[in-house]
Amino acid sequence: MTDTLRIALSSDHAAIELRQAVASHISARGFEVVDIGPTTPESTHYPKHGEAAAKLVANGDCALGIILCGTGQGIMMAANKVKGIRCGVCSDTFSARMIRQHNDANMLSLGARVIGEGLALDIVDAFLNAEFEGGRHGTRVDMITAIEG
Ligand SMILES: O=C[C@H](O)[C@H](O)[C@H](O)COP(=O)(O)O
Repeated sequence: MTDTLRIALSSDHAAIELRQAVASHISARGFEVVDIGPTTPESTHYPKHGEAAAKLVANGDCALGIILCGTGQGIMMAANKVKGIRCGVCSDTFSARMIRQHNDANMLSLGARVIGEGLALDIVDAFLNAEFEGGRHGTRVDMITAIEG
């Protein structure tokens, strides 16, 4: 994967600091960051932020997306409701690599109340450095897409 791709970022209030750390990290790596906030710490609702980032990926504005909330779970659930999105929550680097290699995930979700910044940035790197392997995995991803109707 080249370092010129656009990456969509969003979070809820629980993950603003970690989202900003991710933004700085991937920007320093040369990715173009499309950070759609929020920027203020007031309590907010993760579904709308997950949906907004997912739509940027689904419509092709961004190649990949990284979303965050307290656990990473709720915002992942919302993103996966958008047609064409395959998003997984990762708290380890192996899973982050595998959701790209085997599942062709186009979004990564992180839990800011689950993992620390150092691990989160390693997970982001594992996700961004991996490439889809295709083959039998393509057959299975096509089966996921077919469920969408
Ligand atoms: O999956 C949901 C996320 O973890 C949210 O970040 C969490 O539910 C927010 O909780 P609270 O409103 O108590 O900060």
